[in-house]
Amino acid sequence: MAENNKPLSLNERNDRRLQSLSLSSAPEGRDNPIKVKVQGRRRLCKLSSPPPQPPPADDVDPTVDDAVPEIRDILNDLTSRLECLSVDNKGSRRPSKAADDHPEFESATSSLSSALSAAGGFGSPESAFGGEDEKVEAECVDSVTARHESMETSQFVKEVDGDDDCVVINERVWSQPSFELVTDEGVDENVVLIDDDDELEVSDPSESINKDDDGDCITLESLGLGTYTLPGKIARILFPHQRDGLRWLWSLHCKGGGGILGDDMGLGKTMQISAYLAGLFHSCLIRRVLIVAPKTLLAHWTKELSVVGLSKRIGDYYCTCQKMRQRELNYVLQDGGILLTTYDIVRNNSKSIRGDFYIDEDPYDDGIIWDYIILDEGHIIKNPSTQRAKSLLDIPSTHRVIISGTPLQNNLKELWALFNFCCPEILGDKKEFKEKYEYPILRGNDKNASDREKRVGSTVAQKLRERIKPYFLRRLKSEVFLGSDATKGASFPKKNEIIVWLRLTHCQRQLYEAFLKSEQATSAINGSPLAALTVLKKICEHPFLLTKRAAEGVLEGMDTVIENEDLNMEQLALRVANMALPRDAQQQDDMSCKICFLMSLLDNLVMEGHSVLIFSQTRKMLNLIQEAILSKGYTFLRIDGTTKACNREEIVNDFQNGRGAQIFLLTSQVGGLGLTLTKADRVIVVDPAWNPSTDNQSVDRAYRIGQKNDVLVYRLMTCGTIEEKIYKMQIYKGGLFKTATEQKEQTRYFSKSDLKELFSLPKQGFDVSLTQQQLLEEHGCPNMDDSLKKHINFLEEQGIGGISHHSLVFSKTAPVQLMNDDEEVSKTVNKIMGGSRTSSLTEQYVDGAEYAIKPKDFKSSSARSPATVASDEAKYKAELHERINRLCQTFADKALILKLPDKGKKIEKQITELKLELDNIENRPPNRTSEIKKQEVIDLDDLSVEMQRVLSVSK
Ligand SMILES: Nc1ncnc2c1ncn2[C@@H]1O[C@H](COP(=O)(O)OP(=O)(O)OP(=O)(O)O)[C@@H](O)[C@H]1O
Repeated sequence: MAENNKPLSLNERNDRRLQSLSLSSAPEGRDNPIKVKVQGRRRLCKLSSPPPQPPPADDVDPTVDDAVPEIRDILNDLTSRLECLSVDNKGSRRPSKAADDHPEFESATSSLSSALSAAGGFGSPESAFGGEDEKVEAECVDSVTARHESMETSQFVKEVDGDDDCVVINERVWSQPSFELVTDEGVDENVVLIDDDDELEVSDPSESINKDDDGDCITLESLGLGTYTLPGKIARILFPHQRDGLRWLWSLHCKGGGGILGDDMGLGKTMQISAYLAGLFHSCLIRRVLIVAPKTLLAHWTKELSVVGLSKRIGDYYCTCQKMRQRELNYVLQDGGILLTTYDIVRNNSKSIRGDFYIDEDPYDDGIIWDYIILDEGHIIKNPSTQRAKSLLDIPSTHRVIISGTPLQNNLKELWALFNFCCPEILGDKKEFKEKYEYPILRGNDKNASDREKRVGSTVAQKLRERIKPYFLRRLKSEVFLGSDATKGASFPKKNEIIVWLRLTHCQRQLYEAFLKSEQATSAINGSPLAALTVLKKICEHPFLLTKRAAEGVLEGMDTVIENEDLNMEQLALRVANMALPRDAQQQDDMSCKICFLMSLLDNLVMEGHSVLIFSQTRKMLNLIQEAILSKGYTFLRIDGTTKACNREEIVNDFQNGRGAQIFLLTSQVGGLGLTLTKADRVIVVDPAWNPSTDNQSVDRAYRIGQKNDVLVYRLMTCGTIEEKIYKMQIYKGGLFKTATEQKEQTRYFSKSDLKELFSLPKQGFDVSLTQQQLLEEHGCPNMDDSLKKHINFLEEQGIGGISHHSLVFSKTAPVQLMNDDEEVSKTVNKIMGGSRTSSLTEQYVDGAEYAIKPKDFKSSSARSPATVASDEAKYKAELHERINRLCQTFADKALILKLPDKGKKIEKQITELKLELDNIENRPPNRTSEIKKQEVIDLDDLSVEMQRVLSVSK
């Protein structure tokens, strides 16, 4: 399709609008304030001029092409000039309430006027939420002008810094925050502004939670540390698990340190932390907080902080204009407040943030600028040798909290890195940790470990678990919403995840086979396999993704050369793909089974009115999908690494409000992190990631608080290819994988024979997936409602290789004898290591985060009461019943059974065995019930071995 004829996507339209606005704005000179007096502060503070800092790097999708930055640089420059202009006009440190709560206001006016309107935060809350756009704009401009004038003279007049606005504690004067409650629609009229009447402080010397007459206000006490009070108006909007989280955070505060909030994705960690901070500020227990988050999440933070009344305390430290950033930092350093920034900006500005250029004259200050550092998606610093992690470690803070829904992704070293950031004293330095914990645990977990090594490993793992327990909080959605303590009367929708096994197109097969014959592939077995694996993966997605070098490799395998032609990468890839196409193939769609399937699926989903998220690892693949979507005339929204932060929020809002389009294209790296996209009830993961938590993050953009419909997830895999292996590894290793970028680590997981298998043609061909067959034999089909059954029938009619139910992958349980303490600890090792996993029928994840420690439910086996054992047995029996039913249903499907290599013999045998097992349990005398219990953990290695056995039988 010719570029000119394409309708513009919203992103493109936004970019053009911004570009034209930027061109019309003039650049502004910079000044370096030496000595300023800032509103809200009682005396002058000195500020030395920081050296010029490099411009912040965008949080860029790693897949961005090299050619793009040039254009982006120009755009950045223009935007930065616009922002400088706006800042000087803006003058306010507080973000735009009008823009936050009335996105339509922002989009209806020009970017320039919306930048001006940002100053609305400086005006009274009433003016910002009057609901009349014109009035808002006029008041914004007024306050901007006033502010601008006062800033020019660098003599800020204290406007609200009277004694009335301050509370005095220990002779320190801190400004009292004013609270305002805001919802998505603006000010919630049902919510009364928070005032002290809502609070009831109870002086219990021990830490406790106390409630006011309404049963809402939260008051926590600790001897010597003062009283933490969260006003009832905020406490009321929290879910019970979030209030528990608050208590846990306060326990960390009282210990004087930090920890990891590792709740499942979408459980409202941002709100938990925001509410907690609101209480701390409200109780005058802290002055400054640094929040570091990926760029995409800044708007979400601003929104959640505003909901708890902290909007006026936010300093935005993330724009491209250094002058504006510095001003925001100065405000927070002097006034106190929350500095909101990104990882990349911290990396390039750590000295300024650390306060190297700030001289605080407050005699009571202990020299530590920050009371709290909060890292959102904190697993980002899992590698302590990166500059990103180092710069954060360099910033002193009294408390450090990591937030991550996927805190444990790969191994124990990463666990240490995260704890080393937030509470370094508990695990010691790296060397100590290695000797004391990592080494013995790894030895004990080794398949060839001696009994003694296993015992030692188990004991050490238990010690480790006990050590980190108080500092690590993780709850799952299944526990919070589906368990007995379901909150707010909420019934949470279901999530079904299916693997759609696709068959490579003729073109893809030709290329795949040709590449396997190439020198690049054969040498990969003995050398570095990563590049070759990447080529195979690209062929599975779309032949156009091949690079020039890869295409040359493929040509070599095809025994062909293109002579005397200087083709660029895309031309070469196109040429190679065309050579592999059958003669009658006209459509570009025929090149990629993924695009082909995606288009028929979208036809169905769009027609049925579903909103759909489509995730891919690469921008290039998204471009190809975008082209196919445009050719069908569908509208779409898109976010990737090149989408500007200011546009991301608008795009997300458009999607959530149903104003944009039904289809949303996202790169996993950018769109998969932290966003709430609950408008969507269908999620398509186009290409599997090496690190399973990446895919799980994507999926949970839709499956989170706020979701009203059942969610269906499609993970697209190609039969008999590298993708099938990736999926198996996602299952077997449960998150112990390194991402494809970490080449050295990656190769550790492949034995030579594995590699040989990876680089050879699948014996069963490209039409069937052995993994699918194994999973079917193991688990059968789940109980499905009629609409899902109908939909799966539709999918099967699209010429696919088959469907697997990802949600069942880990539901297998088997009875075992009661374990002694060591064995119990051994489970812990497995959990920590990610080598095994628990079984949960409602919700299954393959990420290492699953193995995080849940302090609440950790009990040693000796502490298990007979009632618990009996309830476990009941659960186990129910599971057995369910499995038998599922297998019987599968067995009854004659058409399906005929497709199996053994014609269903194995399933029949399994049904018999399970029935026998059930009989045994039901006929067991009551006093022997304690001898059995549900096996909570299945060792993935064992599962893998078993699957290998099944594989060899079925071959
Ligand atoms: N108490 C609450 N009441 C209503 N909505 C809430 C509440 N807490 C959180 N939410 C909403 O739930 C959604 C998910 O919250 P949030 O994005 O903070 O989750 P998260 O745990 O940080 O997820 P992730 O790990 O994916 O970043 C958001 O839309 C948020 O506004």
